[in-house]
Amino acid sequence: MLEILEKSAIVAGQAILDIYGAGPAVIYKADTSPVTDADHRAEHIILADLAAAFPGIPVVAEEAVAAGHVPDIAGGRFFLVDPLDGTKEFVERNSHFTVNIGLIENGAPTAGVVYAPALGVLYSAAAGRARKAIVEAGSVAGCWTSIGCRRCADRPLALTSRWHNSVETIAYLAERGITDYEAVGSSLKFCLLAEGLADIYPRFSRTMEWDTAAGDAILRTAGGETLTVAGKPLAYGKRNQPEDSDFANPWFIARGRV
Ligand SMILES: Nc1ncnc2c1ncn2[C@@H]1O[C@H](COP(=O)(O)O)[C@@H](OP(=O)(O)O)[C@H]1O
Ligand SMILES: [Mg+2]
Repeated sequence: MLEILEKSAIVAGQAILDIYGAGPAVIYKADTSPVTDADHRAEHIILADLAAAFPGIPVVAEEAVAAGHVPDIAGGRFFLVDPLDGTKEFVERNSHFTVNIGLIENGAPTAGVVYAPALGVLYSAAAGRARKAIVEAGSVAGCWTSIGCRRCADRPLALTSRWHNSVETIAYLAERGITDYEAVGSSLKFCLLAEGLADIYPRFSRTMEWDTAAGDAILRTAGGETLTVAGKPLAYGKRNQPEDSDFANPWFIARGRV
């Protein structure tokens, strides 16, 4: 399965880069977040690939949900797709934007692919193995590298959102005496934790399940964890529960090895 997801993310990423080069048309959704022709084009590619390869697995995709298309996920196994996470970064021409495909099984992210097309970096994870590769000219160049979280450094490095940081996040870091932090866009934050390049990513502002599923799968496979403020693993497919009207995540703390 993973190779199909990786290939689809690379092709979607190429379509995004074509639009990036040409200058995207931007419109704003009801929640004031931006969406571009690149989001739609990339999602179209991924949905076609998933439907062809895995016709029995429902897909929850950001733009389809925005258009009112929500599949039945009661079976407990489904894909979460964010075709272009970090749309604000993309619009502002910062390279921190990613293509995300995550697999959820019984509420947990078990496989995922995150591709940063402007950086040419692909991360993926499944079946206990997390890895990274460089992508050139539409395919993996050279060898895959296995990745894993580091044990928390004496002076931990935190990651925060570039556009959606919050006073609660800053207070959380201050309370723990964490003074080193870096602002990074999109799901790349999970991947940097998974690579052992940072220690903690507290997210005390809004995210959706498709923003986090793929990166979270990579982080967990690499030895890290994503916990709610109550200390429980972040759960997916919450729309199944009556109190959850959409696919919004609660606040969470993602981290490497403690
Ligand atoms: N006020 C806001 N406006 C837009 N997106 C927001 C938002 N608050 C949170 N988000 C979410 O934050 C994601 C980007 O993550 P980050 O802040 O870590 O870069 C967005 O994903 P999209 O870019 O796919 O819409 C979106 O789902
Ligand atoms: Mg997103």
